[in-house]
Amino acid sequence: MTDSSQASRITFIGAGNMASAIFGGMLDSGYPAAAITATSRSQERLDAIAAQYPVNTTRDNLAAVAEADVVVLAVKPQMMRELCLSLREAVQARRPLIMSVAAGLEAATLEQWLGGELPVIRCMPNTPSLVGAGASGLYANARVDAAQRSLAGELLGAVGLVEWVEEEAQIDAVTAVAGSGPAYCFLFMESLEAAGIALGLAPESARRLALQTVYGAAKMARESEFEPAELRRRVTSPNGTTERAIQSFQDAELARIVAEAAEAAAERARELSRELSQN
Ligand SMILES: NC(=O)C1=CN([C@@H]2O[C@H](COP(=O)(O)OP(=O)(O)OC[C@H]3O[C@@H](n4cnc5c(N)ncnc54)[C@H](O)[C@@H]3O)[C@@H](O)[C@H]2O)C=CC1
Ligand SMILES: O=C(O)[C@@H]1CCC=N1
Repeated sequence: MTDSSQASRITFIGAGNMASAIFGGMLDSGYPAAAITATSRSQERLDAIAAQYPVNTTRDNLAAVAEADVVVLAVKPQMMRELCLSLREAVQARRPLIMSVAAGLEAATLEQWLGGELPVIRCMPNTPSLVGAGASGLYANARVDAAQRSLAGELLGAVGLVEWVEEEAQIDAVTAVAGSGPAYCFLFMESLEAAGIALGLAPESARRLALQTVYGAAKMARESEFEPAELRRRVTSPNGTTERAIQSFQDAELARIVAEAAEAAAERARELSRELSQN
């Protein structure tokens, strides 16, 4: 990718699951470890990071920001205000690109907490980033330049698919579909496994079959020239078994159930934005 003397220096504040997934993916795709720094409040967590990844680690957020071209904020949304206020002077002295992965936190709120006039990119990744199969939505405020946009795309692109959105409100939709989406898929897997057990399969066998079926269907849908609806039709033999099951889903209005669940997630994201901006 980039040689280490040329590489943008990237600091991850809050070396948790999401941060380590992203820098792990960057390392795998050849980004120089010397250009990456991860911080945490917990020395134990930093020791675990250092044992697994060759990145720089420190508990000193300010020192890590003072050196950074990009600061990725990856703490819980509720911790963000306190963190940003503590970073304000260091950020204003350096003016790095700010990237945030926090759910529901608007770019303008972050910018304000950090002292104003900063390039900010809001990201909504998801946990399959941990296995390099993430799906992230990105929104850039007007101060982000083309090089910063491209670097942010490279960062999240190292752990999966990247979709840019033009309107910040669309990040709530990305959250509802992709950010929270893995949990919906896990719920479906749990239900399919339970159904298999109820039908007489051994539990371990039901789990393996359910997981492989969801994995296989997702892989096939991604690789196929046909859209999911056509692939579904191809499984559904006239008057066969699938037809009965699909009819049962449709009688229960699966599409409406999914739409309502996604709307509930998007509404919670909007609610979080309001709660967090009032702090
Ligand atoms: N889990 C998910 O599916 C998704 C999470 N996110 C967002 O990612 C962010 C992080 O989530 P996770 O990685 O799951 O959380 P996590 O709890 O694994 O990581 C957060 C880390 O931040 C550290 N930390 C807290 N305050 C700090 C401070 N002042 N300075 C330095 N480090 C500090 C904590 O010690 C912890 O290691 C959240 O804002 C969440 O909204 C975004 C998309 C999906
Ligand atoms: O549930 C949440 O609030 C976070 C954001 C998307 C996935 N997890």
